[in-house]
Amino acid sequence: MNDDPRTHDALIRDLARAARKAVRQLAGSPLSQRNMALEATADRLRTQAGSVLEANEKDLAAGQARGLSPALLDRLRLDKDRLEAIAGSLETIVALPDPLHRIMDDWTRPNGLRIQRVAVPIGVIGVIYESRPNVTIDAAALCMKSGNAALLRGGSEAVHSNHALHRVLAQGLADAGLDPAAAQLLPTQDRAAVGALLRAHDSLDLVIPRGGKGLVKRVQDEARVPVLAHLDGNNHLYIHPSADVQMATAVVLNAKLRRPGICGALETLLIDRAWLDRAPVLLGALLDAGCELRGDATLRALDSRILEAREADWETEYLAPILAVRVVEDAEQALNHIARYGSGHTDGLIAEDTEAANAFLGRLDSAIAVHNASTQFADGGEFGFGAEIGIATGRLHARGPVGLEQLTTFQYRVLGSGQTRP
Ligand SMILES: NC(=O)C1=CN([C@@H]2O[C@H](COP(=O)(O)OP(=O)(O)OC[C@H]3O[C@@H](n4cnc5c(N)ncnc54)[C@H](OP(=O)(O)O)[C@@H]3O)[C@@H](O)[C@H]2O)C=CC1
Ligand SMILES: N[C@@H](CCC(=O)OP(=O)(O)O)C(=O)O
Repeated sequence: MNDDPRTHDALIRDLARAARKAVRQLAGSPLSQRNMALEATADRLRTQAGSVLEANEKDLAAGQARGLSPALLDRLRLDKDRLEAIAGSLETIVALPDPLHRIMDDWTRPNGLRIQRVAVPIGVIGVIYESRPNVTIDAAALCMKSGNAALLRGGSEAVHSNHALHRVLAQGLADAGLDPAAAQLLPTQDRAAVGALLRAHDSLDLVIPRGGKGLVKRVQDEARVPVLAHLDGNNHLYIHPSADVQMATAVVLNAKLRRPGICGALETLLIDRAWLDRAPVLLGALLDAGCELRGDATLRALDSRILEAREADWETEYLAPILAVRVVEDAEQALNHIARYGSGHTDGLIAEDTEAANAFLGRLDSAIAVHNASTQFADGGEFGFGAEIGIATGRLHARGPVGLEQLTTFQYRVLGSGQTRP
């Protein structure tokens, strides 16, 4: 759709140049003006719901014709309630404090120099994301309120929906007197343009890739722009010997089956051998709820419905009602398994023993570490961030849900009264 005749590198350069101008305007704009743009976008989403839903119908029809799975179609689908939820997120973001101009630290040196660390925007941010139309609005809104401009590259199956939503965004920005270049949608779905985004180190400040294995590989091979990776979630829960059986059952069922297709879904369950006598309750509940289980020989001896797990299962993010299950000898073995197969997204444990739980969390190298709670809480909205760009799975700058604060960096302000350095 709207394929552009420019080379992809030239296209990204042009979009980024316009975006850079918008960043300067946004960074100097009052909070009230940025909030006005978000409110106007929410209003227009409501009044223009018809045209957005019409565009979404086109995507859904094309997706059905292409045989997209029910989970992918559900992720793609918009309806009145979902549009209202997106407008509601915009209003929640409006109510959040200004992430810019925050004084993060402030001290005075013996020579009288005052030094402040002040929050500023990151700049021009490329966001590559799956065919989930709400991300178009959520990502643009979070970037905009935090003074950044977004270059948006959504999944191809959502192309019509994204263009319709982008029109609403551009109008919302214009209503508030802000440059619509603060939120631009790439005018081509050609994957070569993703390559151009990843190498545009001269014109982009950050790329946020949100997706699975194919995108991971591309990013690892080609990125020359700093990357805030939002990648796959091969998530684990460890059942400690002290775990309460009812809590473990409720939490694991939710973590796996609430929405099996999201990146915060549980993919592997690690059961301590000392808890095996209680395992049939949990495993039976999963099987009865329609979850396929793939386990080791010890577990298969407990329930004949459990299929055999192979090495590949420990590495797999199913995004489906399938769960790999393994018996471990102790917390150490569970941590080793997670370190080897996990993706650093969301992992944790169920345990009544708080001391053991804290020791476990302290050694877990994941962006989100959970204790006695579902991994499906890996979500900016659930963290109180209003919305999220996604879940950052790397180690630097930001980890876990990325909201307003995580989209800022800082500047040192050195405030003197004529001091010179001896
Ligand atoms: N950490 C987080 O916040 C999140 C992580 N995810 C992860 O995303 C995955 C599910 O999403 P999925 O549908 O697989 O998304 P994909 O990874 O297939 O697609 C995401 C985006 O990346 C693009 N893309 C994918 N592969 C390439 C490539 N080789 N070159 C250029 N562009 C590419 C897609 O474009 P195109 O449309 O052309 O395919 C799309 O825009 C799961 O692994 C899930 O855990 C999902 C949401 C949030
Ligand atoms: N963090 C969001 C889900 C994000 C996500 O994984 O999206 P997707 O892979 O498109 O279904 C949530 O918990 O609802």
